[in-house]
Amino acid sequence: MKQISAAILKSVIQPRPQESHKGTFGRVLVVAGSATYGGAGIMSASAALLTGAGLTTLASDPVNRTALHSQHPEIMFIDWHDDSLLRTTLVTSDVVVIGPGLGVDDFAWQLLQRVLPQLSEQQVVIIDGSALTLLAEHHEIPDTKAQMILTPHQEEWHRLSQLAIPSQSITANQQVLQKWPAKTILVLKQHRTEIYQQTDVYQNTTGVAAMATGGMGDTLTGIIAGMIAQFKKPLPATLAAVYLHSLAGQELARQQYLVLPSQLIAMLPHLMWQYQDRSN
Ligand SMILES: NC(=O)C1=CN([C@@H]2O[C@H](COP(=O)(O)OP(=O)(O)OC[C@H]3O[C@@H](n4cnc5c(N)ncnc54)[C@H](O)[C@@H]3O)[C@@H](O)[C@H]2O)[C@@H](O)CC1
Ligand SMILES: Nc1ncnc2c1ncn2[C@@H]1O[C@H](COP(=O)(O)OP(=O)(O)O)[C@@H](O)[C@H]1O
Ligand SMILES: [Mg+2]
Repeated sequence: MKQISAAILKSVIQPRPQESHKGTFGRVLVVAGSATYGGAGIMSASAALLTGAGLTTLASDPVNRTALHSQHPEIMFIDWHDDSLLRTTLVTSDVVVIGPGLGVDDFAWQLLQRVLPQLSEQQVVIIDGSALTLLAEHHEIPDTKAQMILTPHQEEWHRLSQLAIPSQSITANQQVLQKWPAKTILVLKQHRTEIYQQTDVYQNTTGVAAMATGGMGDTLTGIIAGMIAQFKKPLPATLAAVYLHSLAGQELARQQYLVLPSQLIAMLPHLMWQYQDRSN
């Protein structure tokens, strides 16, 4: 198992080319946030925005529109009942997040089944939260051509893999992952998060208990999306996102007993500036 260090940030986070525009830095679509869990969608989309995605859209229950725009008017909003607008936005997105606060009702399951098959090989989809619980309930590996990144916490992985938490060893996790398409990345969230792709296994070295607050994983999905939208290569971008997320939590916890996801999100542009590649 390889340990992730701060070097991953320097290798992934490049200075922005001056000859550029918002399209240069990628389009992220976040499909998340039911009427009950609206904050999850807002945190995921806000994290993508502040990680630097060029264009970010949230598709969510319409009750969340005003709350989103009171915080970040930069993020576009789609009512997730609007099939035709959702389809148009899906096909033009580089990275799609689906699942944070989606809920597990029939509508959520139908939405998940509509979105995943519409994605192409060029796209990346980050599957999190309720979407993972739904896939576990229906015993399904998704029907999608997009590269998948799964971001379960240990209980969500238990549901999906049938491995109880004490049985989630490296070998057992790799065996389960073999049933998924070859390029699938597993981000198994815990105190020291593990990242799997085929025979590669990485372990995060940052992160503190002050981060154990609802919404912290929703936030990570947006950071992964923002990193991939800009820096493309999914595996290094995911490793950098996991490290950056926990580094931000750790930095804030130097002077705070607990850390809120919204505080962590606000810190991202500063840490990216500090840790970017300065060799050129
Ligand atoms: N403000 C919001 O809108 C929030 C929405 N959320 C959404 O709520 C839905 C349900 O997710 P939850 O994760 O709360 O509920 P789940 O029922 O899926 O899982 C939570 C349970 O798993 C257990 N667990 C075991 N190991 C764990 C680990 N390493 N990390 C975390 N939990 C572990 C915990 O004891 C906890 O009771 C998801 O769609 C999620 O995205 C949550 O993120 C909370 C905040
Ligand atoms: N004690 C801890 N130490 C380090 N990181 C933690 C700790 N508790 C939670 N985290 C991090 O916070 C995130 C929690 O994700 P998740 O449980 O999906 O949250 P939510 O669904 O509430 O948004 C993960 O990235 C996890 O690694
Ligand atoms: Mg979660």
